[in-house]
Amino acid sequence: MSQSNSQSNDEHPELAEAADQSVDRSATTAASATTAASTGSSRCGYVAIFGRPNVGKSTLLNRLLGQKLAITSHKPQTTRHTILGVSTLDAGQILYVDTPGLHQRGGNALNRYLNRAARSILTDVDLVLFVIEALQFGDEDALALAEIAKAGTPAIVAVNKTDRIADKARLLPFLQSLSERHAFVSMVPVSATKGDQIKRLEAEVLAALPEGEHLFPDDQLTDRSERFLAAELLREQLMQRYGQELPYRTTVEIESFTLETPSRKRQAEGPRARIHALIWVERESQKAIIIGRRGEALKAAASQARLEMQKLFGRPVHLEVWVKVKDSWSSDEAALASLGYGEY
Ligand SMILES: Nc1nc2c(ncn2[C@@H]2O[C@H](COP(=O)(O)OP(=O)(O)OP(=O)(O)O)[C@@H](O)[C@H]2O)c(=O)[nH]1
Repeated sequence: MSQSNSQSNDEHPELAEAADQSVDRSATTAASATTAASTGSSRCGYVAIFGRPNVGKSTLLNRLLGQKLAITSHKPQTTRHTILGVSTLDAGQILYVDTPGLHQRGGNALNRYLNRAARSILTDVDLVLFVIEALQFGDEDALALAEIAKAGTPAIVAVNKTDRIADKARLLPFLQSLSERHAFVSMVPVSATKGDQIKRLEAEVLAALPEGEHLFPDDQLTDRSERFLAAELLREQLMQRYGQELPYRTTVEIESFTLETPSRKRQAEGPRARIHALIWVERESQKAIIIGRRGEALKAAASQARLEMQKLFGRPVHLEVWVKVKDSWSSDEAALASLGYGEY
């Protein structure tokens, strides 16, 4: 899988100004990134993208990579697995780890797993990219920040969704109060959907990483297999298309993933991926909803997932999807383990 780094619309002078006025250290760190680039020394390190559910962590990761890797939806807790995104730049390599949003209510086995997964990453990385929403800092953000402080890992805060703020001057007192909560390395207001200030954030992140050689080949985008990504892209469709609760009661398993040698006529397209996927639900009634009248709902979800897979893998995909009932998988630790949610 190859990667193209393209970011757009990075010009937003008011945001840059807001960040400049509130954080002195950012100027120093950005300057040292430039120095690293000009002296030819390379930086490399792991960065955990961390925060409460739904702040835009996965959207920000995709924007930083210049390519869609992590799945997103407007529903909280879309991300269930940590995923590594490799960004190779002239001045170094940034290894982003997208984490599940830290959830306030421990709740069932899946929630407990997600919280453990998110927390355990914090001590293993060189830097935390703490994501919050502009002008909002609630109990769940405070909980996430407390975890960062406990881990003692340096943190940059990305103040996301600034496109929603008409009067950017309102960001200044917000950034001021943030700086009083924690000694962040720097604070950068961004819009992950619009791409505002992404280059600046990237420079800050790179500057905060240790010097070191690239750990991954320059054209590698992730450490996850196409098989894993296929399951995620199908799950994204479930998150985006079905009612509030249903997607949380489902999981996706890839039963088989094979590469077929193309016929002579289709040789130019390269090998085709033949994927057989199972959607696990907890009840017959949920199965009926997922499938929809005359199978139309499932057909629409599967064909969109197939298109997304073709785009990410850069090869033709044949996808077959089946829905099966498995009793209460989300509250049973053993069932979770059998579906690939490992222990943390
Ligand atoms: N307006 C606006 N919306 C955004 C921005 N970034 C993300 N969003 C939206 O916020 C919602 C959540 O985005 P995700 O990237 O899935 O959030 P997440 O933090 O990864 O969520 P979890 O998986 O719950 O941890 C989606 O509907 C995004 O389109 C932004 O910069 N501006």
